[in-house]
Amino acid sequence: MSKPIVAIVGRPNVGKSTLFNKLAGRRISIVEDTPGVTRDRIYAEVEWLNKKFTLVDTGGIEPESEDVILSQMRRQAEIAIETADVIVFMVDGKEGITPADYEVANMLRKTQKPVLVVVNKIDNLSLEDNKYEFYNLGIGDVISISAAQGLGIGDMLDEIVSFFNDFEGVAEDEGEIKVAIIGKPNAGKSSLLNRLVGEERAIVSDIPGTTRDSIDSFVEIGGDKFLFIDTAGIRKKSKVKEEVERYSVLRAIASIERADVCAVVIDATEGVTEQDEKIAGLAHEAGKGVVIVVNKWDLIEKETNTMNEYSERIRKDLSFISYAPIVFISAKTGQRVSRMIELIKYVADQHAMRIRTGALNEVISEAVLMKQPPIEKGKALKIYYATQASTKPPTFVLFVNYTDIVHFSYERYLENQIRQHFGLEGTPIRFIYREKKDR
Ligand SMILES: Nc1nc2c(ncn2[C@@H]2O[C@H](COP(=O)(O)OP(=O)(O)OP(=O)(O)O)[C@@H](O)[C@H]2O)c(=O)[nH]1
Ligand SMILES: Nc1nc2c(ncn2[C@@H]2O[C@H](COP(=O)(O)OP(=O)(O)OP(=O)(O)O)[C@@H](O)[C@H]2O)c(=O)[nH]1
Repeated sequence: MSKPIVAIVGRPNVGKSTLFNKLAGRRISIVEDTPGVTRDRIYAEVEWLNKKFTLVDTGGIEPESEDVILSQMRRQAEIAIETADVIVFMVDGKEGITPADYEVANMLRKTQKPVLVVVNKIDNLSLEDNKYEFYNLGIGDVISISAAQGLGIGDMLDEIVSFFNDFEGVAEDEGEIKVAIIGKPNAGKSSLLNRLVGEERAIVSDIPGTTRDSIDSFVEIGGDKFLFIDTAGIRKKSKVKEEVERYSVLRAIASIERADVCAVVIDATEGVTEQDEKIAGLAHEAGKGVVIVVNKWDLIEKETNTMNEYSERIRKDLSFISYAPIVFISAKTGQRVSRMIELIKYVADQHAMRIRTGALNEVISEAVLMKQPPIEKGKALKIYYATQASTKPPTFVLFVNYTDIVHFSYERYLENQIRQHFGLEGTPIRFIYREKKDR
């Protein structure tokens, strides 16, 4: 099952950031050369009772007036309803219910999704009774916490993860390749999806997503089944640039989670922008297969070397996904769209690849022979044994003498050696180190 998404909605100042910071303490470490992604506090990976989920913060813009707050709250709630599996509605237990709270409650009441009302700033027992008035909102369970004091957080997490069981049983996997078409606004995602769905007569159905209010499209192409995860832009457009970008990132996170392969759509007329880097970085970090799709190629003036030069520039700008194939398409004319599909299929296979332990160890021993690990902290790294622990993405466990002296550049070297032998094109690969005691 894909990782559930939990969205926090709430007025400014109710304490969303405070809670976020409390929970985000144990963020999964980020590959250091992935740009952009880490610095924004838009989402965090949280684990509780062995259950992992992605927490997203739908707020974040400083509003000046009461009606701006209201319109923003509406949008936050919309986003949460569209993208989340569980919605946490945070309110201020010191201030009590406000008109904006009622407004949001009215919206959230219409969703089928579980909503948990979290009353914050209940810093001590004498304030506990403040929570009862929030039952008047008429949505879901009400639970009190103090984000600042760290009170009630465990109970809140218990409640949140208890909702996950509701959709754990949903059978999403029918052997189809799950594809997220992601990219910044206006890159041509909908056009591409329409072409894919429109051209092929073999669509099974447009079914509303089983766990989210999204529309997924099943398409059968040349005997292969694809599920294109709905990535339509947030329906109502905002004029605030930061807001547009924030929501497109949230949107991407939601679809990436469910995908095997991400088609990162770049607008050829604009080249790689910072937001493209960010979105590609999300796919990389999530361990998904990636195909870089340069769209609107019909609009580019071409000379003999245009495509190569363009590729080189992309390789520079998106160096952290150097493993991803690039394809130049036009969603408008259909040029190379079928090539793109072939690549997606190919990358999906690579992403799911299992390498035999014997072959893996041969390649690693050979790599070590050709180039010894550097001495770190006066110690020499020894790699005893390696095995593939999981697929999607391929993840290798290396048994070593000391886990704290594995140097980033040596890991890079091993990664390259493995790729040279086994391909693994289009997929990130991961290493886990285990210390072997009997040195
Ligand atoms: N007493 C008390 N104060 C809190 C608690 N949690 C947060 N605060 C305070 O409430 C204020 C707002 O907290 P933030 O976490 O910034 O609120 P926010 O909802 O993220 O606000 P925006 O970023 O504007 O959306 C800060 O002064 C916090 O110190 C709490 O549990 N108890
Ligand atoms: N010339 C040309 N125009 C394209 C192509 N693909 C999309 N467009 C145009 O680019 C604009 C944006 O396309 P959309 O498909 O709406 O882009 P999107 O990425 O879904 O945008 P959001 O919904 O905002 O995220 C539209 O005017 C399309 O007609 C293409 O391959 N060539």
